[in-house]
Amino acid sequence: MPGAILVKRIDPGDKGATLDELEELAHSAGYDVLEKVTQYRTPDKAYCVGKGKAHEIAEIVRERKPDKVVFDEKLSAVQIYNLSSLYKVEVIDRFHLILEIFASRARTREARLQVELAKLIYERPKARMKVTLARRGEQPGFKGLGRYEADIYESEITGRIAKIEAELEIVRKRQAQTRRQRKERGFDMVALAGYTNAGKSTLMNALVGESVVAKDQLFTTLVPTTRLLEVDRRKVLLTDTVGFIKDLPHFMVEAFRSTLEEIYQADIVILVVDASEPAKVIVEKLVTCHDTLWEEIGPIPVITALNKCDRIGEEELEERCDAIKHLAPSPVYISARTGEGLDDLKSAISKYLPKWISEEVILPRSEEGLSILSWLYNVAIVKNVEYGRCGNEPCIRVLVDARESVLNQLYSRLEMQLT
Ligand SMILES: Nc1nc2c(ncn2[C@@H]2O[C@H](COP(=O)(O)OP(=O)(O)OP(=O)(O)O)[C@@H](O)[C@H]2O)c(=O)[nH]1
Ligand SMILES: [Mg+2]
Repeated sequence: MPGAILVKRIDPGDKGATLDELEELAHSAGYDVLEKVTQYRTPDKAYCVGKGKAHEIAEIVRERKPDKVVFDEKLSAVQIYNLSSLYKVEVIDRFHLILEIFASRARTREARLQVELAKLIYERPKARMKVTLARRGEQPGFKGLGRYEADIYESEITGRIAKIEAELEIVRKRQAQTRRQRKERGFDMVALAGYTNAGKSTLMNALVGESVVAKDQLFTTLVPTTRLLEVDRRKVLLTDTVGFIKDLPHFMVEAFRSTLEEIYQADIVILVVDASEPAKVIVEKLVTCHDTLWEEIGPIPVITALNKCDRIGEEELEERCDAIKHLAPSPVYISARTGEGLDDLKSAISKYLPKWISEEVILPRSEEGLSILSWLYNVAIVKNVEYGRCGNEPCIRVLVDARESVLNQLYSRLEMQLT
């Protein structure tokens, strides 16, 4: 297993800050964490941490021989150059680490394109400086760039970005069309959203009895999976999505746009929260989720599901609820692992599902009329059917609950019948 040394600069006012999340990210990326270093003092621009600290870390690097040194902060090309010159090993930042995880998990073409796009957008502002610096001497992290002209390298990146964006746009359009067709067919859409590792995929499995991959690591899910769930006789499509993480730069959110679109276009969002963590962490993560969601989802109802309740006692749960009450006033308590609270969650979903319209329609008692009726059984809730006569004609009276779009389709099918 490759080894890593982790470094975090902590604001003097933020004594409670830890390296926990960076450590979790490093483990999820497959690194053995050899040493963790923090610094509270004012940084030196050239090294991100103070110059003295940078040299102190060099000592540790010589001793522990890691494969990489990972900084929690965003590093500039110059800082990466200076630090990797000093340590003689590759130096990366938190975002690069997240990209490594994404790259190792990306299985589908869409996921690979999203990851490559995020990488290129991350790399582009550094491109010129990296080429210039690489020409001064080869070193870890800059290998091979010395042969480039800065202009050419930058424009190659820009060209590739444009190509990937065009391909992802096609994917997005196809997904939008699928969503439209699903709505027309009477499905409501519910998306599972939340911080990475909160238990979204486990909840998906518990609700639909399927097995999407769920693991104790960050970013297990990279592309959305959709499954059918019945709630109060209504067909709901439940979608599992990519997890959020603190300080995810805007470019990464953009690169994963087609994945996030499943959340932005849903009828209901279930925001899954890991309730077993300390209250302070829960609040921080919930704020991150809200920041990622709020601007985009507008009036879509959000159900906050406090998951992993099996891991904590009642008192702890109360403390957590109190801490988040300004962010999530009436959460649902669940355990995706034991199944506790899932019926409450389904009731909450049912309460927020878009209202359907009740209509009595009259169908001709013909082959086409029967075919419309069987279609209605698929896309709506048929509450009553009576076979009788309307005037002289045999007919079928149907009492049905359906979305407006389904009723519109029904009327146009009936109109076609009449003409
Ligand atoms: N004790 C307990 N563990 C749970 C529960 N729900 C999920 N877990 C565990 O939490 C870990 C993460 O679960 P996932 O379902 O993969 O989480 P996720 O939100 O889909 O994570 P990403 O796809 O990485 O964003 C796994 O080890 C699950 O077994 C729960 O209700 N109770
Ligand atoms: Mg998942």
